[in-house]
Amino acid sequence: MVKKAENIIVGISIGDLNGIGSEVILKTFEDNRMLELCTPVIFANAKIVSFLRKELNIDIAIHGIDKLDQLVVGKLNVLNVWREGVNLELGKNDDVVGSYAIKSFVAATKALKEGFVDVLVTAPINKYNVQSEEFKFPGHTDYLDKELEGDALMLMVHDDLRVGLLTDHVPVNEVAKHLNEKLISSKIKTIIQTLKQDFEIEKPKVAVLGLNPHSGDNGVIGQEEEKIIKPTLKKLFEAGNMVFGPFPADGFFGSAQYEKYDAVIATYHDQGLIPFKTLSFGNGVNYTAGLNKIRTSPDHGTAYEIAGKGVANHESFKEAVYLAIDIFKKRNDYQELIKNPLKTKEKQL
Ligand SMILES: NC(=O)C1=CN([C@@H]2O[C@H](COP(=O)(O)OP(=O)(O)OC[C@H]3O[C@@H](n4cnc5c(N)ncnc54)[C@H](O)[C@@H]3O)[C@@H](O)[C@H]2O)C=CC1
Ligand SMILES: NCC(=O)COP(=O)(O)O
Repeated sequence: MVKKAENIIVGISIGDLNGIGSEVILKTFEDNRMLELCTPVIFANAKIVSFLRKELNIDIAIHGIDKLDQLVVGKLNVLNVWREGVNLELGKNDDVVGSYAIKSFVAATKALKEGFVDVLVTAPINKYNVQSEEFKFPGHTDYLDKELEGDALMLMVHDDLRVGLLTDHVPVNEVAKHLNEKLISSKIKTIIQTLKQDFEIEKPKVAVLGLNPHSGDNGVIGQEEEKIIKPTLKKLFEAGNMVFGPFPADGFFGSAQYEKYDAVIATYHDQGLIPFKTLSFGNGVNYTAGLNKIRTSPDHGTAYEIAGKGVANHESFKEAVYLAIDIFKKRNDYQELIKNPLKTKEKQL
């Protein structure tokens, strides 16, 4: 049964407490209508969140809880993941503060895994100061890939623009050696399934970008397209998938060809994220597709230089909450549909 909107529990990890994460979270839920849409729970500490609320002069009541069964509908719940105080200096890159971002994220992921929250929305972390013996991951995506079922795919979403990545947190000088038939096939299958079950697109059309300038120009500027990408796409196409490319990345975005496809697959992080953020910055969402649970986040980072100034734009965080809820509902509908296709067909007649 599909849950009533306000009962969808949105777990939120606080991110770097010295960054703009708390500001965009609090500004999002300052609008009371957001509390009619879902029941949010921030994984942090109620005193710290109240302190930040006052510092930032944001008008919202905080409801502190010690256990998830104390959640109250219609309130901004804050679960006490730790008790002690944390020295904050907004805008400062601090390893101790980074460790609290991870305490929050790990606790929120556990709650997601165990079904205490329905979806997870993460505020940004600083990928450097979170590193420790216990947490050696370049980002949320990589940790979730290990903790949850499925194969994670970083998918940036803004309206009908969806940009997925073949490689995400991989240094540029290692990208080419990661590209092989197995990876490309598996990522493309993940994106097709995601478009069907999470975005209700029955027969998705996917474009794949080349790695090299001009997509290699038939092997003159690099061999990856000829030797790996083209043969893999051919096999996928012949197996009935609407997969096209590889396209030269610059002209593809410059001439707005992306508008003809349900998703675009870039070969590496910046190839996809530069055009994506140029087209949508401030409203885009980072969705971790391919997993058995739903996680979204805003399209920006910790933005230390504006932390505490009250000028952070919260639209992307709000969009991340909307998208997580939307996908949660669409995925439930899809599961119902495939469970009983006959019943659904009868309903349509
Ligand atoms: N999901 C995550 O946890 C992410 C974390 N990061 C991390 O954030 C840190 C900073 O990364 P940067 O590349 O500098 O990206 P950034 O997104 O933090 O900042 C880029 C520029 O956009 C501005 N900006 C960002 N968000 C804004 C907002 N909501 N309102 C107004 N202006 C905003 C910043 O002031 C800066 O000028 C890094 O440690 C990075 O790893 C970056 C992206 C995602
Ligand atoms: N630029 C998006 C990004 O790298 C975010 O990474 P993650 O922390 O969401 O895995």
